[in-house]
Amino acid sequence: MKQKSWVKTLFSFASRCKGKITISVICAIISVAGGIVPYFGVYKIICLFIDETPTLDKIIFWSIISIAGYLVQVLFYGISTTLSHISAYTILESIRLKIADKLMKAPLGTVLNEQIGNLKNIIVDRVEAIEIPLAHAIPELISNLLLPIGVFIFLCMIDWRMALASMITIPIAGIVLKRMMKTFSKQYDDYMKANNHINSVIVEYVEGIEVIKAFNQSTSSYEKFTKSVDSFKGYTLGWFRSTWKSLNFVGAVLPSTMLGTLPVGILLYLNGSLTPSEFTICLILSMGIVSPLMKFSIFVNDIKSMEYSVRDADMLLTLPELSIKKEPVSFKNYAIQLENVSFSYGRVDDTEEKMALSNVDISIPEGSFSALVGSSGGGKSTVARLIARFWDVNEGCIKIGGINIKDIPLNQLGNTITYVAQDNFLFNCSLMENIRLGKPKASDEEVFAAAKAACCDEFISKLEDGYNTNAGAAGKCLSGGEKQRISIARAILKDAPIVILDEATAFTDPENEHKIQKSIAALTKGKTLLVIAHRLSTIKDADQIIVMEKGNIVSNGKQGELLKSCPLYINMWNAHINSKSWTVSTKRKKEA
Ligand SMILES: Nc1ncnc2c1ncn2[C@@H]1O[C@H](COP(=O)(O)OP(=O)(O)OP(=O)(O)O)[C@@H](O)[C@H]1O
Repeated sequence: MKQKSWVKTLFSFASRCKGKITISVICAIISVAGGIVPYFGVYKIICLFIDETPTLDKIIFWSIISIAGYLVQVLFYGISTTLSHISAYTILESIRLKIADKLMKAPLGTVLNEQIGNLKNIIVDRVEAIEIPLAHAIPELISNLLLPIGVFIFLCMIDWRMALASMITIPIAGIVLKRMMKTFSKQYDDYMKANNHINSVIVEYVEGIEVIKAFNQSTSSYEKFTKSVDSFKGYTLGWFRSTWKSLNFVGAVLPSTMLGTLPVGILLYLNGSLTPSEFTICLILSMGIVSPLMKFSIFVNDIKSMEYSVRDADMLLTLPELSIKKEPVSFKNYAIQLENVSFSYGRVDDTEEKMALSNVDISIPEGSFSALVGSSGGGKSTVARLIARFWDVNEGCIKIGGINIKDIPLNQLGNTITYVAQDNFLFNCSLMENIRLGKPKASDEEVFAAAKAACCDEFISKLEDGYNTNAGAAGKCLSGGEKQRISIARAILKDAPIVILDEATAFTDPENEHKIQKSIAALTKGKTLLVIAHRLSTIKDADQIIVMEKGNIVSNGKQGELLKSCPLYINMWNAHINSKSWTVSTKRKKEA
């Protein structure tokens, strides 16, 4: 398939600043025109001294013209740069907003499967890397390209042979540059791969620092880190070594235009076809041709980096989206129905596609309490995630109140379901705002009431800044159970008719468990409740317990029925009872 042009992608974000970009280009052109005027002024002054009789009036006149040209150049360059910076930041903003929007519309699972380091790298660093070339490209590319062209035309008007002579170093440097550039794309590609690798290894190192410390792996012994830092250094130095000779050669030869203009100029002067003033100005002008061209070459790297950044951003922007309906639906009830649902997370490398769920039928009546239990990897979390539409099912359908969830607008579905996960993410804002996320328009009193119902009020009040304590700072001094109660308070405030609860396996000390159970009771009163259960004692009174194994429903019923008919549940229950008695007997032995 033909790859989409990255320039097209980039400028598709420029619709909000088309006018500014156009004015920036016009100003850059005026600035270049202004930049040529001083050359012309100096030429005229030289002519006055060599060919004519210089008068103060004429010298002042051409000096003023030169200064005016220079001022025009500076002023319009400034306007062009300002506008190009505004445009660049507008484009950056558009790209970031579009990516954020895309992450909301893409299946959550796809987003979560991306490495956080990689996402952060693209949204923050890569997109930022577009700014410098983009903001500088318009004024500087135009001036660095147009100025030499303008000077060349001016040289041609004085003497075309001198104009050609001034170009002598360009083909010589060009041949060397071309040879060097042959491998540039490949080398840049490898450089970006090495860069991405070191980025992800560093993020992994920082994220996993607790484990690394626990297993006493310092930077020197954490082999992956050391290897990737070493290989990145090796790669960049190798690339530098392979190019420095060519780069130095080009840097030395390209500006030496006098290699051409001096001998040709002397010859033309000697045979009388070039006046001394023309000779002098040609020497000056020829020097003005190459220095902008050298600056132009700096952009080659910047533009390549911009291309990579845009392609990376585009990779996120082209993630598949969930089909989204806009028309809100009206629910008759909040019963949940899974009809013949099959689902696979997809292939990992060349492995055979593994079904996480196969032909699953579940019926959860409105206002009932259902529990999913079963062996690890049985598909319990998958059922919960599919109901919340983190992914779309491969086959079958999921209905709420008889309506296929694909026909429910995503924000309406979000308002209908509260999903309380095991890991309770707190945002870097006050505890008050963290709870208020459940209902952004909630009054302070409503937040306090939810916090009380979730048994958070007591420990929050003990914090120095109470509800205004920043959750980022507080997160470090809150226990796992306290964090979970804050997210339950958030869910209580949301007051959605369906609650899906991934029961935490941790935080099982009796006091905390009692408080969490109390807060869960407040959250789930009168709701359609689905619990992914890890402790069977908490779900023994459920209206139905759904037992899952290897992506299938093994059995379904009340605890009493399952204890008579379902061997897997009986085993699980016995294991649960044994673990309880084991805990009790161990405690007793310790106390004795
Ligand atoms: N994000 C994912 N990508 C690929 N495969 C996954 C993903 N999440 C789960 N799976 C696979 O899908 C199957 C069902 O997993 P699921 O998490 O639903 O099981 P579970 O019953 O909730 O297990 P547990 O009790 O251990 O949490 C497992 O084989 C698992 O390896």
